[in-house]
Amino acid sequence: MSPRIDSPSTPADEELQQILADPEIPGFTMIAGAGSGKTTSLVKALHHVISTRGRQFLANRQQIACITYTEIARQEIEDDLANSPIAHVSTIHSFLWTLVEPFQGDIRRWLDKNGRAALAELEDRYANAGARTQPKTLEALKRRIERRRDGLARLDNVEKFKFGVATSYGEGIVGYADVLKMVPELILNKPLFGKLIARRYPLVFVDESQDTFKAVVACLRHVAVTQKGHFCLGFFGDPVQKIYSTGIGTIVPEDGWRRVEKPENFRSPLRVLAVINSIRAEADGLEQISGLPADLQRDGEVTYFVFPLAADRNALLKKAQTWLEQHSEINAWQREDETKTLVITHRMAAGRLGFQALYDAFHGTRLQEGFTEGSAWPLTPFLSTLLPLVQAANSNRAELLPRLRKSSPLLRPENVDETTVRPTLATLAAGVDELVKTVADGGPGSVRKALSVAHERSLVELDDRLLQVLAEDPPESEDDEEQMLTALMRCDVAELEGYARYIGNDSPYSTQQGVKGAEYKDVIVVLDDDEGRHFQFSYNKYLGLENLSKAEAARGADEETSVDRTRRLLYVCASRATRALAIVLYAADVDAATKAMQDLLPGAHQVSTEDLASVET
Ligand SMILES: Nc1ncnc2c1ncn2[C@@H]1O[C@H](COP(=O)(O)OP(=O)(O)OP(=O)(O)O)[C@@H](O)[C@H]1O
Repeated sequence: MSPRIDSPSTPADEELQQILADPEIPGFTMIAGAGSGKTTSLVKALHHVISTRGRQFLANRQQIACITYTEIARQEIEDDLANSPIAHVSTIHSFLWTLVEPFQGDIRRWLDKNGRAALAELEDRYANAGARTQPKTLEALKRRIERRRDGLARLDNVEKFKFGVATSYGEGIVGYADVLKMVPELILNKPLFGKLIARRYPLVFVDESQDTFKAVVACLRHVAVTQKGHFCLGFFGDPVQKIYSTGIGTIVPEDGWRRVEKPENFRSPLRVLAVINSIRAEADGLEQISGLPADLQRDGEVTYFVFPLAADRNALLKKAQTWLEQHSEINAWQREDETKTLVITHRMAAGRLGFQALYDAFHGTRLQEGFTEGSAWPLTPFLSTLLPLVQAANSNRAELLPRLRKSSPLLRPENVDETTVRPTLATLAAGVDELVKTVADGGPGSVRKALSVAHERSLVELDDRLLQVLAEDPPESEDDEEQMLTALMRCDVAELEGYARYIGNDSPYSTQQGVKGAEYKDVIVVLDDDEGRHFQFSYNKYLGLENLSKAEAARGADEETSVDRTRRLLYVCASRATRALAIVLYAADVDAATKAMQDLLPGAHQVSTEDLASVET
């Protein structure tokens, strides 16, 4: 069994079992602080239903749906439940797609209507472009109009629509953004959808509910209200851990819903708990108590550093890490794989892991999201084939052949026979050696060189769009995808290695936004607005070291500001540590910042820049 399922039941778990056994209760919320065991309760409740009513679900061809925020969280819950066929665990987009996929006619009609509206808007912009509009902008607009027209014309030929990252009408791919718009609209407007959802998934649990899209929450609530007696909807979340602006935050229960409370914290050692309670005080004042029995409670360690802005940030961060390693009284900070450094932006991680130019190439383009998720198509050949080939060539040549079998067109069964296989393998081996050399040499433009070698030596089959940029530099363009491809080709291939480690979660860095739900033994949170350049968050404003902008100062008490968002971000980060927490702040006025940190972090130990003078890194 999994540690989550085995963890002791709390009164909340028992209450949840009663709720799930009562068909008259259409919904519930379990809203509680960090580390209170919400996900644990969710998994225990799923396990309970599977063990007590699993057969009935199977016989009725029903499942319990559980919606998670990330793919990692999805996988963990699946593992906890030993991949039970009764639980349908998925991320939100993929769940929405499962609901709509059987309704191919509805998908086609929705795409057609939506596509025509988008086309009309583009045509309108083109027709009304002023005399000062740059010719390049007009060109790009024209290309977009042509692509839209072409996609709409090909819509009728699509046999079956599929789900993908970005919508491509002609290829029948419905992207994330469209799924998110289409499915809630269909659920709200077509009563049959609600009925079918309740019939197929009589229980739906949503984890990290605070960051769930408002439209999704609205359509699920609609099902709960209209299908009363046949459906139960449960939200597990914490409004003070809301990170994304698209998230709903607080979920107000409908009439007849139950609120399940969880006052304990099972994750944070006592000193960390005091700090997270203090950070939370100004949000909603909720104070947690440790849920662990006295003999399992630990004090933990909280340390903070305030560094001057003008100093060498990386050098000081390194010194702080060394200081922690040398001075911990509880033997924390000794191992890289137990330490996580949380930075505010991918840009910061890119700077520290050496993929700044790659980051810049994708930043601000429509592939930015795919870049941060590791799914951007131009990088796929590197991540899935070329870098693993280089790694195999360098450390385990036995892996080369199985890899080449998957990627090289020369090794497809129809292209290989007994007489050609030897020379083909020799050609491929020489190609791999050339690729290894190109990657080892690196340098500006080596991304293009590595791709050319891979293509010419038939190590991999490349997408037409990449072949086109290899053949000729795209003309100067305002199209962000074309600009990105040009910039990408100029990058050093070494950048891709740092990037691959980062997105593979194989580096000591993560972004502060990306660690929801996770926990690590030792956590360093870096507070550095200057390097972050993130307009949504500001640690200086949060700590009172900088004034709010005029617009923010004028907001009403119930409207959120960067101070609220930053408080929540810091709360999420600080509450990830299970043993030791360190906070590193870079500030213009070190004295004022130190005072603010003292007030915010009760019982924490301050280490000054002078204390670090003797530390050698
Ligand atoms: N009933 C329990 N008894 C002992 N430990 C528990 C219990 N419930 C949860 N835990 C432990 O507490 C930690 C936090 O649990 P979990 O991740 O479920 O909390 P959460 O409320 O979902 O967290 P967060 O909102 O901060 O991401 C985990 O290490 C988990 O194993």
